[in-house]
Amino acid sequence: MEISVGQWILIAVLILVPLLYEWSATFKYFCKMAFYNGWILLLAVLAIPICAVRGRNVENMKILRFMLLHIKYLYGIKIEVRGWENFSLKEPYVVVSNHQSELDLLGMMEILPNRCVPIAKRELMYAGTAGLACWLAGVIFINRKKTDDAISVMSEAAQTMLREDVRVWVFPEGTRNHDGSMLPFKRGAFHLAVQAQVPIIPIVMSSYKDFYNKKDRRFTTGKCTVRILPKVDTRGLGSDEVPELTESVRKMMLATFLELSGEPSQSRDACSQ
Ligand SMILES: CCCCCCCCCCCCCC(=O)SCCNC(=O)CCNC(=O)[C@H](O)C(C)(C)COP(=O)(O)OP(=O)(O)OC[C@H]1O[C@@H](n2cnc3c(N)ncnc32)[C@H](O)[C@@H]1OP(=O)(O)O
Ligand SMILES: CCCCCCCC/C=C\CCCCCCCC(=O)OC[C@@H](O)COP(=O)(O)O
Repeated sequence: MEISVGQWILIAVLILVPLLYEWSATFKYFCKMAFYNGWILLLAVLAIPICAVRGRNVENMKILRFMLLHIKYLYGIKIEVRGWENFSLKEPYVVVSNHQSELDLLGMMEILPNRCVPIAKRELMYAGTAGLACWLAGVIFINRKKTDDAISVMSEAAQTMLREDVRVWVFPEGTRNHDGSMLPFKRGAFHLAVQAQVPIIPIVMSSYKDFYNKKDRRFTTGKCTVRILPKVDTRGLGSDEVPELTESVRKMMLATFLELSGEPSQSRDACSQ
């Protein structure tokens, strides 16, 4: 039997790819990240028709959540959750959490309460099937390039929260922060909570440094602790108090982040001054 050139190439690829995967941490990193995005796009294909039955509805978030929950097992990431009791509020609230990477989706889905939707950058709406699935699940999209638009979407969200009993999840750093600390917080989430007069629930995900580093292109298995902190009341507060509220929540989250990540406090806070 003759082996054609195409078949030789296929054989070479089948041998080389696994070898490279084991030998090169960088190659492994890119494979794992590509699979992560590809797998989510594929899962979204399954989620879309199921979600479409209800139309755009926050209840669809449950479907996305259950579809994504298994990914941590594929990647050997153990997620430990502390503070579940702090989520036992009946009323709407604003969740604020730190944002290290797209892997935050795993921690988010681990604990996402019912009727809770994230605020996301508008670009995500155009991320193919994932964008459509997000839209169907009621994700709130903001245009970060147009402050006025973003603020008016958030003000509308304050009314929706109360009218439709919806919780909102915001990443107040406003962008992914890969360098193992916490950026200064933007104030949108805190204005939102004050406008709706609902509590804030801070969430802290410990540093991924032991298993994931974008700069070093390293992605192994590991453990992450997610801590749900006690609610912070905003009743009676007005927009003048938002800067102070923002700072006090950030301070509390940073202290928890350093504690969970086994870092000495203060030393990593280059951004708080
Ligand atoms: C199966 C398939 C599944 C697919 C996956 C599903 C899951 C998807 C998960 C997706 C996860 C995706 C995750 C993601 O995509 S994360 C990226 C998107 N998220 C964010 O950016 C959220 C955080 N950003 C903010 O809160 C910003 O403040 C906003 C965006 C609102 C404006 O930012 P901008 O940079 O333009 O301006 P600024 O912050 O300098 O603010 C300017 C001034 O305005 C004031 N101000 C702000 N807000 C309000 C307000 N509401 N009412 C009244 N005033 C307000 C503010 O205090 C300031 O005034 P002053 O204080 O300086 O005087
Ligand atoms: C046909 C078009 C195909 C487009 C392919 C796009 C591939 C994307 C595939 C799957 C999306 C995975 C969903 C991951 C959700 C996490 C989102 C995320 O972490 O967004 C980053 C945002 O918080 C801050 O953005 P920047 O750090 O400021 O940037």
